[in-house]
Amino acid sequence: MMIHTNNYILNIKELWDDVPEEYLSHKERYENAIKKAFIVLKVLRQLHTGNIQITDHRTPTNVYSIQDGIFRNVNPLLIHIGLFWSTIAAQASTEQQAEWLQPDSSMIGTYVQTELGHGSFIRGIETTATYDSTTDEFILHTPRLSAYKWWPGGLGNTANACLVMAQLYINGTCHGLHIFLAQIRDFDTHKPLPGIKVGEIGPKMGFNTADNGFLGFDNHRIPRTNMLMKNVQVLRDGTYVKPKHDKLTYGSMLLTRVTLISDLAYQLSKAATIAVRYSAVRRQSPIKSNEPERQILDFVSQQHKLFITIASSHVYRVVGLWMWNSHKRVTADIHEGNMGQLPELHALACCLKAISSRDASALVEQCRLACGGHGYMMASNLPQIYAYTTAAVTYEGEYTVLLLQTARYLVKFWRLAAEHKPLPQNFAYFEDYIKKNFEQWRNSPEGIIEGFKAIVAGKTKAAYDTLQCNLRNGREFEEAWNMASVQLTNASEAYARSLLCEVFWKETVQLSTKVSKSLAIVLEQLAELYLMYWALEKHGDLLLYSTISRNDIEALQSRYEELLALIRPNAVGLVDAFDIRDEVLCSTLGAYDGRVYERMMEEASKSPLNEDVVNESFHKYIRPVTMKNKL
Ligand SMILES: CCCCCCCC/C=C\CCCCCCCCCCCCCCCC(=O)SCCNC(=O)CCNC(=O)[C@H](O)C(C)(C)COP(=O)(O)OP(=O)(O)OC[C@H]1O[C@@H](n2cnc3c(N)ncnc32)[C@H](O)[C@@H]1OP(=O)(O)O
Ligand SMILES: Cc1cc2nc3c(=O)[nH]c(=O)nc-3n(C[C@H](O)[C@H](O)[C@H](O)COP(=O)(O)OP(=O)(O)OC[C@H]3O[C@@H](n4cnc5c(N)ncnc54)[C@H](O)[C@@H]3O)c2cc1C
Repeated sequence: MMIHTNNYILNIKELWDDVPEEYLSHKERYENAIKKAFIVLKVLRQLHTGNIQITDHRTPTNVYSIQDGIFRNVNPLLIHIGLFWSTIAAQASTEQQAEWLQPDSSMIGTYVQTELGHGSFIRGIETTATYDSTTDEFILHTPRLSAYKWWPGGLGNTANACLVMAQLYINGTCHGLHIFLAQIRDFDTHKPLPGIKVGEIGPKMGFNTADNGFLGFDNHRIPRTNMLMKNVQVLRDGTYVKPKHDKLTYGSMLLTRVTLISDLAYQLSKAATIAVRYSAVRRQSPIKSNEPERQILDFVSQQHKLFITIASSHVYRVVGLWMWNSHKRVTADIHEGNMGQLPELHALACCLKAISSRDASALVEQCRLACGGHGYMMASNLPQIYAYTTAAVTYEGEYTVLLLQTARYLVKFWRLAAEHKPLPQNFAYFEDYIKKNFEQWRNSPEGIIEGFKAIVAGKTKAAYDTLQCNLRNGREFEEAWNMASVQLTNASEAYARSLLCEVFWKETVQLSTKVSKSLAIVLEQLAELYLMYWALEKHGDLLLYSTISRNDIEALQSRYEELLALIRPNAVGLVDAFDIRDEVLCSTLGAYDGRVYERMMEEASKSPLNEDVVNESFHKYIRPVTMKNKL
């Protein structure tokens, strides 16, 4: 069967709610979401087997975006699709993949790593997998309360299998963290298997349809062949065959961090679409007293809040793709046994995931505030987008923890520079900074990129010097590192910003040669706006570490304001170009037709509190008090 993805999915009636999900209970929300998830899964399976084929240009990523409209929250199968299958595909041996990656598999899985007691410091994970050579099995065990798995999406009710991260023990020796496939519920009855304690963790700020769960094992046995064995093996006699790199087990986290950058770009494009369209409809006060009230989008301060969101969505889309291609390249190298590029990829993924999630949640919140009171309504969809986006600052590697990973990488190169040892080309600017080879400031995108590199060098130097000073004062390295950690995270943040500026500008300039002249002008304006915005935000750092002057900063400010005015006529066109359907945007404020007030009234009429003209609580609670006082 040939289908048009959007029309096909949009026409499946059971996927669309009559009652807004905010009015459902926690349990009803989940049940509604799981019903939809399995309708979608069926479609995906048909796509996979070729029983149905897409006739439009949409890819699975576009199909993924439609799910935002279907669920308004999170698909309970997100981790099953996004992490469970991808981890098996990346870390299971060929034989294991042949057995487990069947399109008609009964397994609904999740990725089970975090515990009540440990999330960031995964070496501290307490779940054990002990090899029993007499039966050729691993025994999974949760030794204490803090070792209970806690958080995995879909674990609460949906999953019947999972990939568990546990400490591997063979003959009393701990070999560290490894991944094991464990069935946790009966495929037919869905009852937890003996020795499994599983449940859901309760309501959260967002992600409420994701049935995040807890899990404990009481000496639960699984076959030896259920350890993921592509990179590392345990043989029948208990021999441990080491991986080529001891962090290959962390590969799924790396991949998800890379993928997330693009997902956050998409969340930003939704928020920008809502806030810009609303700002074109909303009128509030004249600018000159004798004029009619103006669209709030004409207020320059409003443009300042919104155009950076449009630009940032483009930045993260471009950088997300750039990282995706790097990941593909490095993975191919790893297959050939070459691990050389892995540390760099990890360092980039860590700081870019951290900064993209922090930027995205701050900018979504900025869009909400830019919509005034109406942005606070759930029907604007901005609160839900915020709750979804801010979670990404924490999951898949907490913000500070990831920045500190990148700092290790920066400090290594600073040490080389300080010791006058050869540096890779992309860190040659460290040497320039040490030799005080400062370029004359240029008020141009290229000049700003150089300026940001000087900030990275200056901040890495400051952190490194503090670290050395702490060491000289007799501190042990880890303690000295902790004492310097504020400066270390600052250096990482600056590094991420310099990468974002450089990659975005270079890719935009390249793209501009391939599109029409008028489009190229707009794309370059957006890229320049992004660089100017951050140069102004960080002007204090530029004054500290680059050759910028006060006059240069004033000129930057003027150019920035000029760019706001240049982008204004194209603002609505730019968000329309994100091409997000109303059914996906789910917003009274952001719909394409601009019927904001009509839609708000229509949504309000769905409130159960409007079902009765006089709510029964009046007779029960209000009247007895108010009438008694009157008597
Ligand atoms: C209609 C519907 C249709 C649906 C259609 C679907 C189709 C889909 C198609 C497309 C989809 C596209 C969109 C996808 C969008 C995705 C959205 C995803 C939403 C996700 C939802 C939520 C998921 C959340 C999951 C989780 O949170 S899982 C748990 C994550 N946990 C963490 O991240 C823990 C963080 N901690 C750590 O990573 C580690 O503890 C640590 C901090 C790295 C430290 O580790 P450790 O203690 O072992 O390290 P050290 O001994 O200190 O050594 C450090 C050295 O190791 C190096 N290192 C560390 N990690 C790595 C690594 N990963 N790779 C390489 N090297 C690594 C490090 O560099 C150090 O090296 P050194 O040389 O400096 O020593
Ligand atoms: C919505 C959501 C979905 C999730 N889904 C999954 C899932 O599917 N599977 C799964 O396994 N997990 C999942 N998680 C768990 C998630 O990965 C962890 O919450 C995350 O890795 C952070 O760990 P933590 O909660 O232990 O925070 P902590 O590490 O306890 O962090 C608390 C604070 O301590 C600070 N801190 C911790 N260590 C250091 C350090 N070394 N140096 C400096 N500061 C430090 C942090 O910066 C932070 O400020 C999910 C979480 C959320 C919120």
